[in-house]
Amino acid sequence: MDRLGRVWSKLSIRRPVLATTEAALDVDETPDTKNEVFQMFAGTSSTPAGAGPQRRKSDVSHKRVVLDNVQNGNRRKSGESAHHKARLTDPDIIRSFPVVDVPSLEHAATVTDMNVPECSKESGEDAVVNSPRRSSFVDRGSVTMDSIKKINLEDVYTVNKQLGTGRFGYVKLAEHKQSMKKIAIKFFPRPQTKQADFVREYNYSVFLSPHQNIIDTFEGMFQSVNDSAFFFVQEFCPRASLREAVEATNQNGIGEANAKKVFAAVLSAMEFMHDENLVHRNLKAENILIFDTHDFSKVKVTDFGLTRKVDATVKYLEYVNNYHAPELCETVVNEVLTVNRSTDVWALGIIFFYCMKGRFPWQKASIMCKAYWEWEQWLKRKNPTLPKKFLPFSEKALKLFKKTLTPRPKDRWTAKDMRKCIAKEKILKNIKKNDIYYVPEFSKPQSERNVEGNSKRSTLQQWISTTLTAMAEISEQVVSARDD
Ligand SMILES: Nc1ncnc2c1ncn2[C@@H]1O[C@H](COP(=O)(O)OP(=O)(O)OP(=O)(O)O)[C@@H](O)[C@H]1O
Repeated sequence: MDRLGRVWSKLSIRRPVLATTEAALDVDETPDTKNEVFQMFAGTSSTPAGAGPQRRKSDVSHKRVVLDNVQNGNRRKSGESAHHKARLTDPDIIRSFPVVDVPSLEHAATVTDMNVPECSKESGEDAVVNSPRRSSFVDRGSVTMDSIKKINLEDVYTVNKQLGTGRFGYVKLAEHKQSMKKIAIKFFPRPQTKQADFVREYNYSVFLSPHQNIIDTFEGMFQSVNDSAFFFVQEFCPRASLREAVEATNQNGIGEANAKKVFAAVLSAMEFMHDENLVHRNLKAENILIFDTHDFSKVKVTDFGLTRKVDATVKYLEYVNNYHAPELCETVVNEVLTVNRSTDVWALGIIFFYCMKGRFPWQKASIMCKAYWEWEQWLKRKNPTLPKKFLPFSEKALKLFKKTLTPRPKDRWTAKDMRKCIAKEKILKNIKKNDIYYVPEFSKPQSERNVEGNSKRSTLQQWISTTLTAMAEISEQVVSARDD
């Protein structure tokens, strides 16, 4: 079994879907027989469920997505297969379809097939854009061979408030009319969004969905009837992004125990992606969704719009943000870059600092930024004084920062190294009471919020009253001395 095969066996799922993804164009991992594919999804996988740290989600919806992808691939290459028919008639599998299911969309008023371009080339951000229209289905390079369906959104969903917005689109909360389940719809406005970019993001999102710390994406690519947007459907995160969770702590950070929980989840997802030769390229607190802000027990990574294969070449189109590694900060727009896991590792280091301290270590990883320059000077031993903001961290945590926030990409740790370090080691020098029993500010009643701020205020008040008392005593003594 090859290395990737082992990863998939850890997930207790085989990886036939890879045969149709960008990530595996060079590897033919299609199961030997169609029967194997069918057995696998009927629950006869050789690896026991739950094995390994990256246990596969039990959510049956993934079976459906992956199964459909595999079978669509087979079917569309070789006509309607016996196993496709078997799937449609197998009661267990049919029962396993979630209620929020794409087939319901077939009932939409208008459903029109759209061509899907090939999205297998990785020679640049624009490489896929101008590929000619092909037949209705993609040959290779896409998880799904499905077409984009035109639907009347209002027929199927009640669209509610906006959940978030980004550079590429916006996410809205919606209710699936038939099942009354809440879901999130990610919209990509047209004509700004190229069809190839939309298809690629959808494919990566579906492909990565089986991991328990990656957002679930439901099957189906859609386009609104008025041609205003492409969209796909994801599970809804009812709480907050990590950004909101950290911002709500008034720059205190979410505490060591919670940061460890968040990181165990995020690193597991990143290890999975990196083992599949994929780089997220847009890791940031906004793209980490917290499903339970009280105990941080369910955390998922989202937004695979910039995800690319390792070693792919892409044009740099970004604006610099807090999470960018120095090599990206030095890059000029349109410069060609080679995609590397180490940029994700840098971003993970920044996110870890942000979770612990409630603020970023620097605005930009450039020596023009004093805070970064000080860190780099210390790393290079040009200045023996550790920047003050790193003082609370333990030796092991400092090692983690040295090995992730290091300017040379080759010197950076892997996600796996980070996971091991964070799982075993203590992060802060002294355990603060707040770390153990930390309750995020936004989940407390208004009256109890900002306890730390209150205690700081009361300390200040004590200091002022002591000083005033002392001054009053001194002035009394001065007056009585003068009277004498
Ligand atoms: N499934 C979801 N449930 C709830 N909120 C979500 C969900 N998906 C995304 N969001 C919110 O919407 C915001 C934007 O989503 P997303 O990052 O996918 O958009 P984007 O246009 O790709 O953004 P970016 O500029 O980071 O590339 C997220 O930061 C998050 O707060």
